[in-house]
Amino acid sequence: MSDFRAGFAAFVGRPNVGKSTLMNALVGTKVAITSSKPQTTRRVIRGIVHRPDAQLVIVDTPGLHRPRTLLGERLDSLVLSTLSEVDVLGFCVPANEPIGKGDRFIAEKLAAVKKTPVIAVVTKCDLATREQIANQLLAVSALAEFAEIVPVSAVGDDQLDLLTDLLIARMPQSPPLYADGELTDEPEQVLVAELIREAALEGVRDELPHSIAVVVEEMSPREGRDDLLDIYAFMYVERPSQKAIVIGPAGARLKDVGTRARHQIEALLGSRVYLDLRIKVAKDWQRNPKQLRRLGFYD
Ligand SMILES: Nc1nc2c(ncn2[C@@H]2O[C@H](COP(=O)(O)OP(=O)(O)OP(=O)(O)O)[C@@H](O)[C@H]2O)c(=O)[nH]1
Repeated sequence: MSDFRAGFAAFVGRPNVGKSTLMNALVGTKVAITSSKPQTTRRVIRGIVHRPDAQLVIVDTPGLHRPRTLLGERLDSLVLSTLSEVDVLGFCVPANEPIGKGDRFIAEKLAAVKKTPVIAVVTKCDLATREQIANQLLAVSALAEFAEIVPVSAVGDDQLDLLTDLLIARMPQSPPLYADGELTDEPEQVLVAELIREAALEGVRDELPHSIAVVVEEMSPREGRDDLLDIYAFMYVERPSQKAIVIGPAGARLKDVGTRARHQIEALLGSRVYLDLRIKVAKDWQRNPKQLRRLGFYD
């Protein structure tokens, strides 16, 4: 057992570079929430890779970005404290987009976290030509000193084993940190809330993603039944006009969101689900510390 390694890794990178997708692919199940809209991951979600010789706990961080609202500032402090608590960092840059200001900003932040080794991960290689990938590897290596640089594709399952090996090589010798077979230690209610939020985000206007928060108030088995869960959830929006968008004509959109979320939740929990989903307007919740605490964003 003395050769066993266990520890924590975090992926950072600007929004939409593929961090959640990569983590899901490494862990092999859907634990973090992905969407084609940027900045959908708001919580630190861990996925766990179990191997006979090692255990890798992956902490998924929100897209690091410059603070605009109070919510943004809180996200950034969350990200920065995560960075110094893990054993290795994966800095994600997509193969198919030029390196920009955002990437440089993050590379600078990472260079400041001296005690944690950083592996640069060039993501989405299935979307780039060989030449583009080669050029991106060069450009990334010019950004900062990295412990390693690896090109991967989460979609094509390319080089993911190599990335896992490199991450595990940076873990300390330690007994396993979590029970075998455990995939995530996020409370189920948080995962359920994220699935509802993901369903609500699909197909809505671009300004809405940052204005929706979901809280699961109660989750319990229906009395006298062991095959049905009752879930009561609130979806918060910032303005009455947003409420109208989310509900849709004659409630059609909300009904659709509820159905899609319910299917996802049933797949996650392996149980039939009754979902009671209500919408509330919490005015400017992103700028209001009291509301933020209520919605689960602690200081
Ligand atoms: N073709 C391809 N698409 C990818 C790959 N990885 C991610 N994507 C897509 O890129 C988009 C963003 O991926 P996410 O995993 O949500 O990105 P993220 O960095 O976690 O984004 P935030 O949560 O906003 O920080 C999604 O539409 C993914 O399907 C990949 O390896 N190949």
